[in-house]
Amino acid sequence: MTASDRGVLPRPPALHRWLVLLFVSLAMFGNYYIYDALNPVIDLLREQRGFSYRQIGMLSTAYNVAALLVLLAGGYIIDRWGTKQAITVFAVICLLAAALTAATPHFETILAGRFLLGLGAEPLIVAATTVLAKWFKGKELSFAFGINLSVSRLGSASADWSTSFASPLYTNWQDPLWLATAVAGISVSAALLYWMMERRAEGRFDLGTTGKTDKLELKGLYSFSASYWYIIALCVVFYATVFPFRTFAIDYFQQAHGLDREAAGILSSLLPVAAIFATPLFGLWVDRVGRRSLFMAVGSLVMLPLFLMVTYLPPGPDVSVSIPFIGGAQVPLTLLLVILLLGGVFSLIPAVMWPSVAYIVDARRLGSAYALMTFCQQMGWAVVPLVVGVLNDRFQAGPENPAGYTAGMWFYTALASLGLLFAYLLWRTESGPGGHGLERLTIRSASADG
Ligand SMILES: C[C@H](NC(=O)[C@@H](N)CCCCN)C(=O)O
Repeated sequence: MTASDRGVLPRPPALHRWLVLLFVSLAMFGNYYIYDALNPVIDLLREQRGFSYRQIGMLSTAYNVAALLVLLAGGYIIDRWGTKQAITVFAVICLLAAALTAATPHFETILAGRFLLGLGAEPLIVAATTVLAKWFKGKELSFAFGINLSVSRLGSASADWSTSFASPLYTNWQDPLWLATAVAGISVSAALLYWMMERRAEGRFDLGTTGKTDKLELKGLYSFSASYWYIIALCVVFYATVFPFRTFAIDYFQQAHGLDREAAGILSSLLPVAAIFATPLFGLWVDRVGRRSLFMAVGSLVMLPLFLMVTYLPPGPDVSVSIPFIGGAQVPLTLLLVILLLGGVFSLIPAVMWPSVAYIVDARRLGSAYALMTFCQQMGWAVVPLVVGVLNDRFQAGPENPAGYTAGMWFYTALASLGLLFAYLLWRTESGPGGHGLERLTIRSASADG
């Protein structure tokens, strides 16, 4: 579309926008499913393939290393190819990655599969965000982002639930990963449907321009404020704690707490399930009351004792948890409480943290600010699974020695305490004269300001 078409053509009608949201969200559903499909087969990879925890950690890290490489070019590729090609190509890469991960029993091939997944999955997220910005700008953009993230989390939860609805597959490590490959087919189909929609819309509707996509521009980083860097630091330690904990959680519940795979899967799924519902609600709440840095500090404080609670507190009585259409399980009360609290934190902090950047960074540099944030997030997230894997091996963690997992839990706790420190520093800065309005600005104050 030429610049002169804009303003002449109408904006896309609501039905088209919601169909776009449906297709993009389905693509993201598959993306998150494939990533999390590895978690429930960790015990099988250890038993049937003899993998160490360090090797499991390397499978996780390979994804991040690839993501770090591709994120440097992700925005450029999307700008050059256009969103419809980019989203489809990245979805196809995810499909190939899922197939490669399932195809052979060799560690190197599985590692290559996870590396390839990092090359496809992270830029697919950037492309999906760009598509939403294109179609929803000036409309229900935040709501569309929220729905998209909730459907993505449903993908994570579904991978955990596969231990119940696809339990016959879990006699070997490979079949659940072939199922993930089939789910990747949903992503590719959804991306192709989006391609057709965008092609039909070209020349009929004004899809606007999204400006520059999230390119990483290193020049001028020094001019970001202290508040921005505190948010980056919190983002790094927060995701470096939660994502690796999720990677190992099903195996940990099985080995250290004696849960069977179905129960461990259902328990682990409560983390993304809580986030599906609570993230948009926290977003709405914070938009009304402000206090963003205080909320991040409270979330960090709640997270601090959780890893020590699962380690040292008695398990308590078993309670029933049931997920409609999936199944039910008996799980120890302490584990249930910890996962629900972590689910609350996993909803609160992302709901507040990502939008907060928009308040403290100039709009013209928002793309670079988010790209840098994702880049730093990947670096922290790359290191931690490896460290936890090495600690689990070093302390011979396993069903005969549940205490072997304790060092890893202390490591998560150390990261969580750093998170609390950064959140506190952010709150202190934002409560003073150098604040950017994170504490103050609400929907009401914004409309009063005109
Ligand atoms: C919004 C945020 N997304 C990310 O952090 C992505 N860079 C990586 C997600 C990968 C999930 N398997 C989130 O999910 O909170």
